Formats: sequence, C-alpha cells, structure tokens
Amino acid sequence: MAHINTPIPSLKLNDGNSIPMLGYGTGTAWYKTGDESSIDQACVDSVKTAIKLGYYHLDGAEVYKTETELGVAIKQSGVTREKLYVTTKVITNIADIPNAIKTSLKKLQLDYVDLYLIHAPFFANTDEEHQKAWAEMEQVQAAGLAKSIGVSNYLPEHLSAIMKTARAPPAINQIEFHPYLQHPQLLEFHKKHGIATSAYGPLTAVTKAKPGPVDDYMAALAKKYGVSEGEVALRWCIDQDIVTITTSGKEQRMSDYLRCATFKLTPKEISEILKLGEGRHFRGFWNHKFADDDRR
Ligand SMILES: NC(=O)c1ccc[n+]([C@@H]2O[C@H](COP(=O)([O-])OP(=O)(O)OC[C@H]3O[C@@H](n4cnc5c(N)ncnc54)[C@H](O)[C@@H]3O)[C@@H](O)[C@H]2O)c1
Ligand SMILES: OCCc1c[nH]c2ccccc12
Repeated sequence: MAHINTPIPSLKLNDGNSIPMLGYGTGTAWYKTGDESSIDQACVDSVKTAIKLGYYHLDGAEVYKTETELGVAIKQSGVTREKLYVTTKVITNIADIPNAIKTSLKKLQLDYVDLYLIHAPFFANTDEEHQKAWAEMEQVQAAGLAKSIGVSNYLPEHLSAIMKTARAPPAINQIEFHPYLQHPQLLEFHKKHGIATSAYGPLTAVTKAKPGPVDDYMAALAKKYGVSEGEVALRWCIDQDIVTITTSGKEQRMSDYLRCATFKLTPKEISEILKLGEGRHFRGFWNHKFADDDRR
C-alpha cells in the first residue's frame, strides 16, 4: 500500500497547542454495543493500519468502549507518544470528570490525552450544571492529564453558559459537519470566540445522503484533482480550517483519504459547495436531540 508522503496540516488552538487537521475515529464503525471487556481485534488492527499509513490523530470516547483497543494499537504501533495526537471524550461518567479521565487513561495506557472533550451537552439542564462540568475539565487540564480541553455537539447557548465562568473558551467544538449540515451561526460564534471547529460525519454527502445537489459538482472536482469524492469532501472541511475526523475499516480507503493532503480547493470551489449544499438538510446523528436547531 503506497504511503502518502504529504504531511497532514495542523491547526493552532486558542491554548497554543496544535492539532492535526485529519483524524481517525474509533466510533461509528467500531462502536461496541455490548460487553466492553472483550477486545475487538479488527479495531486494534485497523487503528494500527491507520497509524502505519500516517493518521497520527486518533479520536476516541469512553462511550465507544474502544479505548482499550486504541491503547493496545498505540502500544503496538511502535510510534512514539509525542508523535501521536489522542482525543477521548466523557459522557457516561460526566458526574465525576477527574475520575472519568483516570479510567480512560488507564484503558488507553497513557499518562495524558492531547484533547479531552465533553461528548454532548445533554447531561445538563442548567447553566450551573454546565459550569460545574467545565470547571472539572479545567481541573483535569491543570493536572496535566489533558493538554487541551473542549466540547462536542454544543450549540451557542451551551457554549455561552460555560464561558460565563470559564478561564478560557473551549479549544474546540466537535460537531456533525458536511455540505448538508453547515451550522453557519454556530461557526460564526466559534470564530468570534476563537473556538476551533471539528467535523465528524465529513463524508456524509458522498456516503449517506446521495442523491443530492452537490453530487455532480463533487464528481467534477474529484475528476479535476484526480481523487475520489471522499477526498474532496474531506478537503472541503480542511480548507475551511475545520479539523476533520473520518474512519474506515478498509486499508485502501484509509490510504486514499490521505490524498486529501495533496491538493487544495479554490475559494470559489469551497463556496460553490457551500451554496449547492445549503439548500438541503441532512443530519446523520442526533436527530432526536437537535430538531429545529439544525440550521444554527
Ligand atoms: N462527537 C460525536 O458525537 C461524534 C459522532 C459521530 C462520530 N464521531 C467521531 O467521528 C468519527 C468519524 O465519523 P463518521 O464515521 O460519521 O465519519 P465519515 O463521514 O468520515 O464516515 C465514515 C464512515 O463511512 C464509511 N465509508 C467511508 N468511505 C465510504 C465509501 N466510499 N462508501 C461507503 N461508506 C464509506 C466508513 O466505513 C465509516 O463507517 C467516528 O469514528 C468518531 O470517532 C463523533
Ligand atoms: O460520538 C458518537 C455519537 C454517540 C454515540 N453514543 C453517544 C452517547 C453520548 C454522546 C455521543 C454519542
């Protein structure tokens, strides 16, 4: 399998740390619904393949029940800790975040994660509950157990609640993002407060939501750049300074998707996809939770 030599670009976060702009996820395809104690060897092998190919940013979560697999793969990869960028997220044990990170680190066989995220805002009903959780995230960071701290699936009202008492805005908000879910108001809020955006589900327009209004244009761009539509979808996020999280169990696809580092879309191409996509709405995750909020 050819190794793509073009380096993945990085983005500087508001805390001074840098994050690689393409990450390999251990949710979706790898999410365990049953018992966590048995090791999913296919997941371990795929993470090792991803690392071997050059995915040094790895995205996990306690709720995926794959932190152990991620830890084993990291250990067996032979790649030094400093070269890797490891994210995990808290939601199941949100009531005691300092303890939750210790449990996650043990499974990951790590001393620290590069990024620790609150997985979703739905555990809290009041500003005070949001603020208490965020204060515990700050405690985890101060203890050196997470280099950067952030959130996921937050809307402006959730971000505003924690920012009333936070020492600094979250470094990043990981959200579903693709041409059919563009969140213009949320992205504007992020920009105003120096919060980076990360995209999950970046391939949605080309994998889950066809047929759709971006299809022909994405196909033409894929032809122009000699890549697949998947790489165009990933590059479209990266070219908007969005940290992009994808995944696959197929080595060929993992390898192909790294080609998104080898070309750049023009500003006109980026805005054309925005324009074609904004007429359609498609949410792959969390339908029941966001409902009318989707266009924000
Ligand atoms: N924070 C959150 O709430 C949240 C939610 C969802 C995902 N995530 C993270 O983001 C990662 C990526 O999310 P995603 O899987 O939605 O991203 P994605 O849009 O990149 O889709 C990847 C999925 O599509 C499949 N796929 C890839 N190429 C394909 C092709 N050409 N044809 C058909 N199927 C193809 C893969 O097997 C994989 O299951 C997850 O693993 C997880 O780590 C986070
Ligand atoms: O990140 C994947 C989305 C997801 C699946 N199960 C969850 C439980 C809580 C928060 C997010 C998720």
